[in-house]
Amino acid sequence: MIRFENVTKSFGKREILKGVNLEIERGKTTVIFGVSGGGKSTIIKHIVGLLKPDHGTITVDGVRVDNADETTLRAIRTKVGFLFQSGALFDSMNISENVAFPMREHQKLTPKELEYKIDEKLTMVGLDPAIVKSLYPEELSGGMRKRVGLARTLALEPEVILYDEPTSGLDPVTSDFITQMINGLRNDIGMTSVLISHDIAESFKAGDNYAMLFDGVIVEAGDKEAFKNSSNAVVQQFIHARAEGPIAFH
Ligand SMILES: Nc1ncnc2c1ncn2[C@@H]1O[C@H](COP(=O)(O)OP(=O)(O)OP(=O)(O)O)[C@@H](O)[C@H]1O
Repeated sequence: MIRFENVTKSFGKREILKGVNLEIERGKTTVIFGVSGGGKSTIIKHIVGLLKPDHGTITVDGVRVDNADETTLRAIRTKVGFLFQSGALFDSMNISENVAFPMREHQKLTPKELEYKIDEKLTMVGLDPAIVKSLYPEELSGGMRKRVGLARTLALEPEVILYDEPTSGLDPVTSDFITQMINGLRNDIGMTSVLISHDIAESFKAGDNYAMLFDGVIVEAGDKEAFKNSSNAVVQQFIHARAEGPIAFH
C-alpha cells in the first residue's frame, strides 16, 4: 500500500538515500533496520510528506505523496499516523488535551464524543483515563508518555502507523507492552505498521516483513524467514551484531 521507487534524498552534499525501493504491505508490520544515522527516519518522514525526495516517487494507496498539495497531504496524514521517537507530546497541555489535539484539528466532534474517544484511546494503550487525563507530560514516566503518544496517534483511527524507535529507552516490560500493542492492532483491526528499530530482539517479535537499509539503499527485503536466512552479509552482520561485537559498517 506504500511504495518507494528510486527515492533519493540529500542533505547538503550528503546523499542519505541513494535510490530506495521499498514496498509496504497492507495489514502487515514492516520493520526497517539500519545503522544509526543511516536514513531510516528520513525514509518514514517521506511517507507523510514531512520531507520531499530529490528524485523518485512515493505513493500511499496509489496516491503520490512526493508532489502532493496541502489538501492531499492532510488526507494522507489522517490515514497515516506517526509516532515520533520522543512521543512529541505538548508539555503545556494535559494528557486529555494532548490526545484530543488531532481530533480537534481534523474532526468535528461534540464535547461528549470527544471525551468518549479520549477515554477509549487511553484505555486502548493500557492507561486509566481517570488517573492520567488531568496530568501533564512531565508528571509521567517515559513509558507512559510513549503510551499517551500512541493514544494520540490512534485518535484519528489511522490505517497505518509509523513508529520511530517505539521501544528505545523503555524498560523491558513497557517495550513488550508496545510490541504487543503493535501485534494486537494488526491482528484485531488489520493495522499496517512501519517500524524503525535498533532493538533486534523486540523487532523480531513484532514484524512480518523486514527491510535492511544500508549505504542509502534497501539491500534486502522479505518476510521474517527469508530475511533471517538472507545470504546478504550486511543483514547477517546486523542480526548477529549483538552477539558478535561491533559492526564493521562505515
Ligand atoms: N533535516 C535534516 N537536515 C540535515 N541533515 C539531516 C536532516 N535530517 C536528517 N539528517 C541527517 O541525515 C542522516 C540520516 O538521519 P536519520 O535520522 O534519517 O537516520 P536514522 O537512520 O533514522 O538514525 P537514528 O537511528 O540514529 O535515528 C543523519 O546524518 C542526519 O544527521
